Amino acid sequence: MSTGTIFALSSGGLPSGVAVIRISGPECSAAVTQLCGAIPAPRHASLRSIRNRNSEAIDQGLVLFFPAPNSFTGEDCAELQIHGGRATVAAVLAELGSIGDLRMAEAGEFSRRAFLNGRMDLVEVEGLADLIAAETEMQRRLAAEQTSGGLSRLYDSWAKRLTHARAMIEAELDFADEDDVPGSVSASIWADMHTLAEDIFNHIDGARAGEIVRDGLKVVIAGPPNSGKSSLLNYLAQRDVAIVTDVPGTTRDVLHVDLDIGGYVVRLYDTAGLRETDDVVEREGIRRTHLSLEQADLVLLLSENDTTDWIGLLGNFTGPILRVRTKSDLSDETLPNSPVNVMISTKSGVGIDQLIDRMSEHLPSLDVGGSLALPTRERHRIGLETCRQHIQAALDNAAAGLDIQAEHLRLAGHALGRITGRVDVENLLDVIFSEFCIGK
Ligand SMILES: Nc1nc2c(ncn2[C@@H]2O[C@H](COP(=O)(O)OP(=O)(O)OP(=O)(O)O)[C@@H](O)[C@H]2O)c(=O)[nH]1
Ligand SMILES: [K+]
Ligand SMILES: [Mg+2]
Repeated sequence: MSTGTIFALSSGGLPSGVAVIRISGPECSAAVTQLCGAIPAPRHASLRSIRNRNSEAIDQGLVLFFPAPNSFTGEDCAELQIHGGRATVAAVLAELGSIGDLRMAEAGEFSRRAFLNGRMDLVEVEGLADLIAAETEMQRRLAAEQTSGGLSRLYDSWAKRLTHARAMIEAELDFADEDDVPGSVSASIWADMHTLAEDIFNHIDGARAGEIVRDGLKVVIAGPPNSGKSSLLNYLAQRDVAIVTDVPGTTRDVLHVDLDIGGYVVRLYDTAGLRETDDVVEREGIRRTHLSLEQADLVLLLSENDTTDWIGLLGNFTGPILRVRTKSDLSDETLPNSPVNVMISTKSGVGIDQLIDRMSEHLPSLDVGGSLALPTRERHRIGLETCRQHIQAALDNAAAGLDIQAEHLRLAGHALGRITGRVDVENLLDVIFSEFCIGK
């Protein structure tokens, strides 16, 4: 349980121009009074000397106080914006630690309190973790939509429809004996539940896009030895990540770089060349190639000549494949009966832009200004699927009676509530908040 008054450095690595120390909890105002003389007016920045218990000034900085419940955590909160020197920050943190029962916050503890005090729901908390981790524009947009409540509003509106439907069914059950209850109430409710099941189905469809934006499109470069796989990785990464030699079987470990293509993360993997071999190390490399293929969203199958010969080497991979003819500077003749999507040369750079365009076709197309309320986690997808199945079961089980149907709708609402954290999520909390850094 998260109790007591906590503090942490909430800004990034030191030294920095300014460092922000955050304090939250019942002893917050006492601590600020001791360090800064008096509590500043709520939500107004005041320049103060920050003093130790012997009244010696440690630093000067801006102090802000946010009284409960209108703060990030819902508790009394304060921010000290001080100089970002290591010694300065260490001295202020040490001073805070010596006051009353104050202690350093654990990772994610401020956000956890925000959740427990009803300031954010779980989906918004997850969005916040993603926003802090976001490295590309699309990741930022997706996370911003989620943490500002876009996804939660959608799920809450669905939960309301379910509750309404149940209320109407209860009413019908209660007054079943009376003649004046029109049976059509039910009909319109079931029509709405049918639409809702469809809405959720379509929304789940977007989960793939949400996960790709958040986690990146996984693209594996595969092909026979010496086809130029590592050269392509280096070319796209614009640095010497992988060893390139003219010895077939150079790469053994799977190497990986993240690219930013049009605001999306593309995780590119270079793998060991695929061939029959007795070399123990190379065989292990090839085994790892097959493991990466299992995770791949897209495979670039590279070959200096006819890629058709190599397609069998991809094993059970059933996803999309781009066939790439390499070293076009040496020979750019098209081979008869050998389908090729792109011809490239990492020596001359020819074809690389086209290759990137072809890869981009596998990224989700999210229109600018369009809704980015997409499920981003496995957890969301499972909850949504459970919800949809219960609605479907309610629709399919008219013969079982209204009681049973209402129960399915209750379970559907419960599944939605678990996503936003409105119900029964105690066991999820540690997992979710451990994603955070200290100070958030
Ligand atoms: N002329 C030319 N040579 C290339 C090109 N790309 C790669 N090479 C050469 O081909 C050889 C093999 O390149 P690598 O990138 O190591 O090939 P690989 O597919 O990673 O090989 P393995 O890791 O052994 O499977 C090296 O000598 C490269 O310099 C290209 O576009 N043009
Ligand atoms: K090589
Ligand atoms: Mg290689």
